[in-house]
Amino acid sequence: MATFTLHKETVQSWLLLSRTHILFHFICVLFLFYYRIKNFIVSYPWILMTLAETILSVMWFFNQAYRWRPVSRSVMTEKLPADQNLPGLDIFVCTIDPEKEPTVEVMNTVVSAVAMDYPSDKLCVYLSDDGGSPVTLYGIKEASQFAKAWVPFCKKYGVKSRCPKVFFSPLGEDEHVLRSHEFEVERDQIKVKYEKMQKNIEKFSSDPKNLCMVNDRASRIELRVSGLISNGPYVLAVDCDMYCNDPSSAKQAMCFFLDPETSKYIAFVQFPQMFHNLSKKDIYDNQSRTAFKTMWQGMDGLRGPGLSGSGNYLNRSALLFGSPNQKDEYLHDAKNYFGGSTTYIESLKAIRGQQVIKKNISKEEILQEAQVVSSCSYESNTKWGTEIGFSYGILLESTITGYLLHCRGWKSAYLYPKTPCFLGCAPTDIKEGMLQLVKWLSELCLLAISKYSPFTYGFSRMSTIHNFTYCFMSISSIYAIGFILYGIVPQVCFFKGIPVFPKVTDPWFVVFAILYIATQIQHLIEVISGDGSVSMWWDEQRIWILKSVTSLFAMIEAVKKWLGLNKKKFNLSNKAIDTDKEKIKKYEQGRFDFQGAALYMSPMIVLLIVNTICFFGGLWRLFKIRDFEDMFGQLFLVSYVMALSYPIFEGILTMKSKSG
Ligand SMILES: O=c1ccn([C@@H]2O[C@H](COP(=O)(O)OP(=O)(O)O[C@H]3O[C@H](CO)[C@@H](O)[C@H](O)[C@H]3O)[C@@H](O)[C@H]2O)c(=O)[nH]1
Repeated sequence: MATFTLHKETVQSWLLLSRTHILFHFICVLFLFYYRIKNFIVSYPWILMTLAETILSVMWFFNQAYRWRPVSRSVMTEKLPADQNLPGLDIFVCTIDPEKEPTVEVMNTVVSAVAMDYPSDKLCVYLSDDGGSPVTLYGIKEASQFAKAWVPFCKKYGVKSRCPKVFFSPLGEDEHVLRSHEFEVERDQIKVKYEKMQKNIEKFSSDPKNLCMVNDRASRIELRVSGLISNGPYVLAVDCDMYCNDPSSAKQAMCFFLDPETSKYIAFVQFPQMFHNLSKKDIYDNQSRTAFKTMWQGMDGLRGPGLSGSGNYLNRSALLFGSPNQKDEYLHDAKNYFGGSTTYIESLKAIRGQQVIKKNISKEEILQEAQVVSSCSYESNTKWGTEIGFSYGILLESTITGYLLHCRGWKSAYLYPKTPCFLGCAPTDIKEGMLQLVKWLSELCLLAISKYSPFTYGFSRMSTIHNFTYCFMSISSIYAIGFILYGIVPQVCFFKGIPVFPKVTDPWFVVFAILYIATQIQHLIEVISGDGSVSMWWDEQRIWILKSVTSLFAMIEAVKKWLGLNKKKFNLSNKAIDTDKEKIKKYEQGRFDFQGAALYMSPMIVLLIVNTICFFGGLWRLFKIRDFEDMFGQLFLVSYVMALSYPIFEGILTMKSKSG
């Protein structure tokens, strides 16, 4: 354990065991390839199996980088400087489409941010509305009125659930027990105000013309306007559905930014993305345990987690000024880098701690300047989007920005506190989940083949093991090929009586068995040690295979985008999820819902049909020929796929019966 002034780092306790496992597994992989090469026969099954195993082994290799040095962190907020000495903080809530992102929910996020436990004179909240729809403007006016009563109420009574919707829902029940009469009176008054805000916004939203978006709109990330207004040295970005659940998150993040030993290198502090609407079974693995526990904690022990796009506190300097050791001479050429606004360039000096002569600028002048700075054309012939601000390299702006910050020598930190700091809404059917998956993975494929590829650009700029984590992310859709081959070739061969694994009595069989068992044990330990259960382990395997197979579409999408056949377009995730009651009921019961996802499900459906035919056909053949020893490995594999996929079968059948 390493103790810093304001935070502590704890390295995973079973690190030695984990590294031994990696070594042992690696040796087994070498044996496997030795076996494949030594017994090489020119036949399609053998070649395809070797190809699948090569893909899975390469992915396994990069994946181990996350297991090399996982850490967890805790903070000592009590040691932070007094409130009046805390730095400024700007919070950005981004929204675009009021139909997919209901305005009442967005305003709940905004209000929860305004009510953050942070000195109010140091806190500024911005709502970025790319859609430019009237209802968002109306909503923010209503929300700012409501916040005037809500924030003092929260601070006076030490309310923890500062998102009003949560506070007034059964989730906020604990807040209401053992409270004074005065509290109850004030709470009831506030409740009336909240309901009024809600009703007003809903009434305004009922007119379709108020939901219209302006198509010709400014580009997505314009953080820079805040430089003219509040110019906080730290910035929090949250998706519009991700309300602040724990008001202390800003102070927790400051424990890294203000720590004398780490402050100079920390570009961002990432919190996990967590969701308030997960069902008990979480059949779609929306909590993304692998990403937010195994992967991000693994990266954190190297040089820091990736940037997830929401729930991350950023050091504004890192976004604006190259590397941690960047000298200020750079500012002499500021117009080339940052554009022509002199007022904006002055604001940069303040961020660098330089003396700035305060000019008396009126509010109107600042707003006029802000309009210039926020326009798209302001960026022409500057370094915005390449060397400055969020990167426009791929549409997954968060991942590439975090990656480039790491390439420039910055570090990041990951905090996974017991109380979730931010809570958003997760998709409740497979269609939305698949759309997100294809959006993310196709963009990551493009990163792999871009000039910023971790395989070229990253290698010379980052520590090797840290870079492996990005290599893994950028090519993870290739799992699709590995799984499709492994999910079809041995099964068809089982049906036809062609062995692709050693006999069960052959000593070489042990290599395959060990590789399978060791992988399962590693996964099981990770799930259980992260407070999971055996059933979670089993469910994760199912959804992992399903998502991996579906990522075939991400590869196709990436190729289309690369060839210019598909327009570059950001598919917005739908957050208006609680309208379809039947869908939610199904999700809560842990039943798969594939409605509307027939296309994405097609590779999995083909795979399952092949498995079913081969399972029954192969069994029939096995009982006739009795080559059990030869076929044991394949029998096991096909049975495993059948057992794992049972709930998917059910989901597919109900999808068919409904559409039929
Ligand atoms: O043109 C746009 C598109 C989206 N958004 C907002 O960006 C956020 C994220 O969009 P969403 O569709 O919810 O993206 P997801 O794919 O679900 O989210 C993940 O991936 C995104 C792409 O990297 C990150 O921006 C997000 O923070 C991250 O949660 C939402 O608040 C949107 O309103 C805009 O402001 N303008």
